[in-house]
Amino acid sequence: MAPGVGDGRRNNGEVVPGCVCGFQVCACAGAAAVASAASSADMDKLAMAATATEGQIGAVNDESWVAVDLSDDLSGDGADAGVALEDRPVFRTEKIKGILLHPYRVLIFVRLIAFTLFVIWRISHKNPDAMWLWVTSIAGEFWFGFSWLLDQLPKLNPINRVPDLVVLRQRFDRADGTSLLPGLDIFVTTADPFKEPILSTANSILSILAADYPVEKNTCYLSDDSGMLLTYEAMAEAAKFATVWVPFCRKHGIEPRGPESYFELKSHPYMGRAQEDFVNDRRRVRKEYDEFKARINGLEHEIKQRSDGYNANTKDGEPRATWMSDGTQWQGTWVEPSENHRKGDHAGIVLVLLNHPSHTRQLGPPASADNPLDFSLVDVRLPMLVYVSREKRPGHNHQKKAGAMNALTRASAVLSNSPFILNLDCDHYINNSQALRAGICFMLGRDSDTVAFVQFPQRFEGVDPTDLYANHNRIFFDGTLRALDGMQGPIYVGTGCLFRRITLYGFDPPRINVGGTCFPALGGLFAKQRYDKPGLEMTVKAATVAKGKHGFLPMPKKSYGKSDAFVDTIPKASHPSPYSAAESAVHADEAAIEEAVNVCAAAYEKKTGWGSSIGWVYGTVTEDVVTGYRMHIKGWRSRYCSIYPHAFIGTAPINLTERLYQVLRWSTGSLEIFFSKNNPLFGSTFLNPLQRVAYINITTYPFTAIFLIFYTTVPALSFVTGHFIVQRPTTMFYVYLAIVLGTLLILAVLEVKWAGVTVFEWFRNGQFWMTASCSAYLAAVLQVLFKVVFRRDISFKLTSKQPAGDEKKDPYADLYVVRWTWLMVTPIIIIIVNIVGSAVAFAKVLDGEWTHWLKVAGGVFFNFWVLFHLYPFAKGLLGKHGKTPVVVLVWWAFTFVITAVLYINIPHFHAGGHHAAKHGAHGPHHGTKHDDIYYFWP
Ligand SMILES: O=c1ccn([C@@H]2O[C@H](COP(=O)(O)OP(=O)(O)O[C@H]3O[C@H](CO)[C@@H](O)[C@H](O)[C@H]3O)[C@@H](O)[C@H]2O)c(=O)[nH]1
Repeated sequence: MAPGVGDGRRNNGEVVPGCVCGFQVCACAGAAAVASAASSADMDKLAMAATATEGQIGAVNDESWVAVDLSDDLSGDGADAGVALEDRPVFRTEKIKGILLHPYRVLIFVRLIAFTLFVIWRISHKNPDAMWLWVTSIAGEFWFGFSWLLDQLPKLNPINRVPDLVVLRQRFDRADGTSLLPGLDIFVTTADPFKEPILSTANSILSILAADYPVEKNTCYLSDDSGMLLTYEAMAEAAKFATVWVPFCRKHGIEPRGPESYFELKSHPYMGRAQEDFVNDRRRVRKEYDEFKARINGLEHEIKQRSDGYNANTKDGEPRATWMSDGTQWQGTWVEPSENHRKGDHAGIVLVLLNHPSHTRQLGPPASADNPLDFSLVDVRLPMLVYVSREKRPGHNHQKKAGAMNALTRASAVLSNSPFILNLDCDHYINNSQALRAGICFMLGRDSDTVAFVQFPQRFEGVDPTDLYANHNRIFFDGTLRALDGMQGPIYVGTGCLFRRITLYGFDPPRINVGGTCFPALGGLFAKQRYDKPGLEMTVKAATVAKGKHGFLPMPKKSYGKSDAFVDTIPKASHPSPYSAAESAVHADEAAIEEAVNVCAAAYEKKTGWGSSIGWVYGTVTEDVVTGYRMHIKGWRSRYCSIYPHAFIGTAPINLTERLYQVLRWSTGSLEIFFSKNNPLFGSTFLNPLQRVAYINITTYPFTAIFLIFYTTVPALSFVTGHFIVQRPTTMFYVYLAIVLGTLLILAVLEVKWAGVTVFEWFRNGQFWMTASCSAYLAAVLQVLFKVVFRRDISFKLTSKQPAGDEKKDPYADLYVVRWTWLMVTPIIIIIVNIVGSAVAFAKVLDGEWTHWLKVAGGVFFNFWVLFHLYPFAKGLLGKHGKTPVVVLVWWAFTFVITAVLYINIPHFHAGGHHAAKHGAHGPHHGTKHDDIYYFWP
C-alpha cells in the first residue's frame, strides 16, 4: 500500500492525520489524475491509483500519495478489505455499529411503552375542574406521540453507503483516456436573475463544466424561467470564461471547481510538480475571473442601454424590445407591446452555448506572448452547454419548477438523451469534482437497475456559524434520509438528485412478474424476490419500443405528447444494462434544436400525462416529495449519497423572513400531497411499510402546529386563569414522564452519534421546529384548508438567495435584516404569553397568593422551555441590534419585571386574579386549593 493510503480516512468530515494536505489538494489530485491526465506518466499514476484502498480516492503527486475517504464513513469497519479489485462492488453498504444501533432500537421500544402508559394514566385521571383542557391536552399528547412514532420508526435501520471510485474507474475508464461511463444530463433551474443572483448561477454552470466526468458524456442545461437576456448573456460570458477556468482546474486539480468559492479560500496548498506554473496560472486566472465578474455585474446596465424604449419615458420604465449583442431581437421577456406584452411571457428559446465536443481528446495551446497559460498537456474540450427558456403564454398554468423540469426533460431528450439526469437549483454548485462519479456508482452497481434516483444531502454556505435558523437541517439529511436508505430509499428533496431518466417516463422497475399480466401488483408481496432479476422486463420493453412498437410504452403514446421525435428517444434512454451503455447519441443540429423548442411549447402538455403519470408531478408547491413518492410506490428504490468534501453546496435563504416563507412553502406542499390522490395512507403494495410511514410523516407534520400552539400558550395562561391540565399527579405520572423525557434525550444522543451530527445541531433543530410550527406550519394548515374548501391555487414565492461574491464587511449582515411578515405574529404572541405567565406566577408567589414554590417551578420551567426554543426567533426579530444575546435577555427581564410589578400593584387586576383563582377556576364545589399548580408536560 502506498504511503498515506489508509491513514487518510475521514470521520464525519474531519481531515485526519496522514492526509498530507487540505481537502482541496487531496480530491483535486484525484480528479486531475483521472480526467485530465494528458501525459503517459499521468496515466501510469492513474493505474496506480486503481490500487488504492476501498472507498478512497487515490491521488498522486510528486512527493507522496495522499488519500481521502469520499464518504462520511462512520462505522469504519473497512468492509471488503483484501477483496480483489475486480471482485469489489462499485459501492458498499456498511451497517451502523451495534453498540449504537441496538440500544437505539431498544430505547425506541421502551419509550413507546412508557408513552402508552403515560397516555393511559392521563385518560384515567380526569380533571373535573377543566374538562375541555383535559380533552384537548390528551388529544395533543396523542398527536405528539403519534408524530414521534412516524418520525422514529423509519429510522430503525440506518446504514451508510460508500461509493468506490477506484472500482468505477477500473471498470469504466479506458487506458486511452476514453470512458464507458453513461451519458449524464445536468439540469440547472433559475427563475429570476435578481432573486437568484446570476453570478451564483454562473458559478454553478462553471463548476459543472469543470467536473470530473467524461466531457462528451456530460451535457449541461440551464432552464431560465425568467426568459431574460440578462441570464442568457451571463451564461454566454460563463461559457467564454470556462475556456480558461476548466483547463486550469484540470491542469492543477483545483477544488472546489466553482471559481467564487475557490478564490474565497484563504490558502491554496499545492502539492503537484508544477508549483511555479500554478502560482502564475492562478494569478492570471484570478485576474480573468475578476474581469468576468465585472462584466457580469455590468450586464444589466449594458442590456438596458441597447434596449429600445428604456431611455424613452415609457409608462413603467421598462424597455420595449431587447437586442442581443449581435443585433438580433431577443425572443424572451421584454418583447414588443403589440405582442400582448406581459412580464414573463415569451417565446420558447433553445440556444446552444457550447456545442457537443469531439470524442477525442484535444490538447490546448502552449504558452505564448499573448497567452501565458500553458495548456499544452491539458484536454481543453468543454461539455455541451444549452440555454433553455420554455415558452410562457398568458392563460397557461406553467406549473412552476415542475413545469420547467418537464420541459427540460423533453428538450434534453431530443438533444442528448442521456440515461441519467442530475438536477440542481441554480444556487447549488459542484463542490467536489468527483460528485458525479460518486452518484453514478449507485446507478451502476450489481442490483442498481431498480434504483430510480440517488439523493445527495443539501449543504449550505453563507450560514452564520451558530446556524440560527437551522438552515443546515442536518438532522433531516444525515438522520432521516440516511436512515431511509436502509428502507426503500431517501425521499427526493428537489436538488442534488441524480435520476434514471426512464423512471421519469412512468416505467415500472424491472421485477419478476409474480402475478403474471393479470395481477402484476402481486410482485409487491414477494419483496425478497422482487429484484432478483434486474433489468429483465425493462429490457424487453425497451427493445420492443426501439423497433417502433409504441404499444409497449408504459402508457399510451399520446400521454407523451405530439412529438414523435421525442417519443422515439424513449427506448434509447432506457439502457437496460449500464455496462453496455456506450456513447449516447448527441446531435444538436438545427432540426434537433427546432424540436427542442417545439417540446418546450406552453401547450405541449395539453391532454398528456406530463405532471401526473409522467415527469415531475404538478398540483403542489413542492414537486419534489411527490415526484419521488410516485417512483417509490411503483417499487423503485433510491439511494443516499453523502460524500466528503460535500458534493454540492447551495446558499441558504437570506434572512428569517425568507426562511419562514421557505418552510411555509415546504409545509404547504406537504399538506397538498396529503389532500391529493397521492396521499400515502392508501395505494401500492410496492411501498415498503416503513417507507409509507415516512411519507405519512412528511405529509402530515404541519398539523403539529395546531397542538403545539395550544401547548405553548395554555400552561402559561394557566398561571393567570387558574385552570390546569392535570389535577393531581401521582408518583407514576412522574415516573412515566421521566422515562418519556429521558429516553427522548438518550435517543437524541445515539442518533446524533450514528448520523454524525452534533448535539448542538439537534438543539437548533428543535428550536427551529418550534418557531416553524408556531408560524409557517400553522399558516400552511390554514392555507391548504382554504385551498381544499375554496379550490384556489396556492401562489408560489421564490426564495431569495444570498448573492455570491458579496464582499461585505459582515458576511452575515443580510441574516439580521428584519422584514416584517405576518408569519411572525404567532411566535411573538407565544413569547409574550409565556413571559407574562411566568411573571404572574412569580408575582403570585411573592404576593403570598401561592405558597408552593416547587409546584410553581415546574410550570415556570415549562415556560422557559418554550422561551428557550423561541430564542433564535427572538434574536432574529431584534435584527442587527439582536446580535448579542444580552439585548434579548434585557427585553425578557424588562417584560417580566413590569408584568410582575403591575400584577402586584394594580388592585383590579390583582383582585381579579384572586377572584378567578378562588371562584372561577376551581369553583366552590370541588374544593381544590388555588395553589395546586401541577401540570408541566412539555
Ligand atoms: O417557476 C419556477 C419557480 C422556481 N424555479 C426554480 O426552482 C428552484 C427552487 O426554487 P426556490 O425558490 O429556490 O425554492 P427553495 O425553497 O429554496 O428550494 C427547495 O425547495 C423546493 C421545493 O421543495 C425544491 O424544488 C428545491 O429544489 C429545494 O432546494 C430554483 O432553482 C428556481 O429557480 C423555476 O425554475 N421555475
